[in-house]
Amino acid sequence: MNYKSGFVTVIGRPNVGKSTLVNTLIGEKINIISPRPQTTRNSIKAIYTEAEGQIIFIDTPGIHEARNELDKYMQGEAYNSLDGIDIIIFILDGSTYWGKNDEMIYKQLKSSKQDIIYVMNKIDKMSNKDLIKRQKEYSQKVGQEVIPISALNNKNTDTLLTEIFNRLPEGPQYYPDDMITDQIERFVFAEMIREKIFYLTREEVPYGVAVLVEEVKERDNDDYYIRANIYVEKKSHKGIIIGKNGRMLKKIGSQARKEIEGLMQTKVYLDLWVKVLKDWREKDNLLKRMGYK
Ligand SMILES: Nc1nc2c(ncn2[C@@H]2O[C@H](COP(=O)(O)OP(=O)(O)OP(=O)(O)O)[C@@H](O)[C@H]2O)c(=O)[nH]1
Repeated sequence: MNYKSGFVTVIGRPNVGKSTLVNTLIGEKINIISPRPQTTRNSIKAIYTEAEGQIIFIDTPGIHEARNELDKYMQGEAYNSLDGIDIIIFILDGSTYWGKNDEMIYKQLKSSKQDIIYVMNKIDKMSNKDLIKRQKEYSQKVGQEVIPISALNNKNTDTLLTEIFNRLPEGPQYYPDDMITDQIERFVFAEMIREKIFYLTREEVPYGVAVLVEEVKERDNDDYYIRANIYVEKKSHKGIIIGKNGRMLKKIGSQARKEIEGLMQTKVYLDLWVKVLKDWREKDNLLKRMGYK
């Protein structure tokens, strides 16, 4: 069997579940998911590898009518991400109706040369009857089969994967097996923060600390906003890391920030949060996300 690979972008209006789908397929929580729309600002790569081939996902911001510059920027990001793409996955929300934003994206995409796979998400929120009805309605609208899935419950996503592999061209393995994202810098930032904690706190505290960078955002003025969680195993450790009047956390933050700024050659805003997570060392998922596995 020949190895297949290619770039797949996931498009759809805000809040339809684009990030959730990519995360479910990759099996990790890479992108920021929130119940508020427009949490995804930049296109993010996530990499799915199996024996048959490799899919590189580009997550895009939700497309809707532009109301301001940021909206326009995000739209640009979404449409730009179509260059060099093999397949477009257009996500529709089955639990609502075909809206004007769906229509707008549909019209834009119709003229694109890429293969489009239509997906109807959130079927876990629908009755069987509605599912059949809406699937038919959407299929008629787009003139081809629409795949019903629940990204949240990982339902029927294997059908989607099969469909993607059916359409992907033969190609090389672009990234190593165990790489799930190209966002290596997150790991480096986390290590820089952890190192400061290591030097500035004492006794058993540093060994029970894990740092996870949750968000990296390049802002309009070219500086970076970085949000990281510092996980500790005990409440008393949280107190030590925060320090009297927050002094210790400020010190950790300012030292780490300077180092990250040196690396990025730009101004950085570092937003640190301390959280107690008992037995984080036993939590498989967390360890994986931190690159320990
Ligand atoms: N019930 C249900 N909820 C879902 C499903 N997929 C996503 N959601 C929820 O829908 C909300 C939006 O999900 P996201 O994955 O952030 O949506 P998105 O399309 O990436 O949103 P933007 O980044 O704003 O464009 C979250 O509250 C998800 O939990 C699904 O299959 N079923």
